[in-house]
Amino acid sequence: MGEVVDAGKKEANGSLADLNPTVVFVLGGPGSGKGTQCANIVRHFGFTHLSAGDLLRAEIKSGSENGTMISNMIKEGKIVPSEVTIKLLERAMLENGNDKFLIDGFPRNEENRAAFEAVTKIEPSFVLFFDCSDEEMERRLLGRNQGREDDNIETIRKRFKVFQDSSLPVIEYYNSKGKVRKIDAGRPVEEVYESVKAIFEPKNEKAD
Ligand SMILES: Nc1ncnc2c1ncn2[C@@H]1O[C@H](COP(=O)(O)OP(=O)(O)O)[C@@H](O)[C@H]1O
Ligand SMILES: Nc1ccn([C@@H]2O[C@H](COP(=O)(O)OP(=O)(O)O)[C@@H](O)[C@H]2O)c(=O)n1
Repeated sequence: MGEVVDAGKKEANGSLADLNPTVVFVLGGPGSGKGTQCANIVRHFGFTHLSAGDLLRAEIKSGSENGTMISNMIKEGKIVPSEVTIKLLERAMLENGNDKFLIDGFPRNEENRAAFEAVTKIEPSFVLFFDCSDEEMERRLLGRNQGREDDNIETIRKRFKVFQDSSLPVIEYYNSKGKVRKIDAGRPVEEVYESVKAIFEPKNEKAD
């Protein structure tokens, strides 16, 4: 039987296990260029970009009961409890329906990582790591001009510390499993993208 579906608003049907999506985690310090490069990957390789930070900011705007808590955490550069962020990511994947996702800015700590794995049973195909100096990231964040409440020097310093203390260990974890693709993100956007593209393009294996 045919069902009338409102094409503008997709229903979150099925489960993630049914969808069994390909997931690439995109990690790197604040301002390392994750969002910028994800936009390029989406254009050329058909992934859907899900930014954990964007989903959390949208949740604040939606008037959700968690809005005030999320807003306070972001202003302090702290990491929102995993169950909140994972619910948003799950919902976004199911509503979207694509089977290839770039998950940007997640997992940001060991709790994020372990909870996502336990809840979704999804293992990332690989982890893109944008490696950039604090000086360059600070310059970029102070020039970002998106009106973000956390792009001020006091919160930026806190976010750098959280990245060092909580996020780098997650990258080390995936590195020990051979899953990290590290990119020198301190170069101009186009140069960084050349390196990114090489990772996503199918390899032209040479026969011996
Ligand atoms: N390679 C780059 N060189 C210079 N500026 C960049 C580069 N990549 C991104 N930017 C700029 O730096 C700021 C932060 O980039 P963004 O992609 O938002 O980082 P992230 O998502 O990692 O926080 C933005 O204003 C963006 O335009
Ligand atoms: N997995 C995540 C991702 C972001 N966040 C919050 O959202 C803020 C902004 O993250 P973001 O990924 O949009 O931006 P950047 O800090 O990478 O520039 C973080 O500093 C955290 O407060 C979180 O709590 N958990």
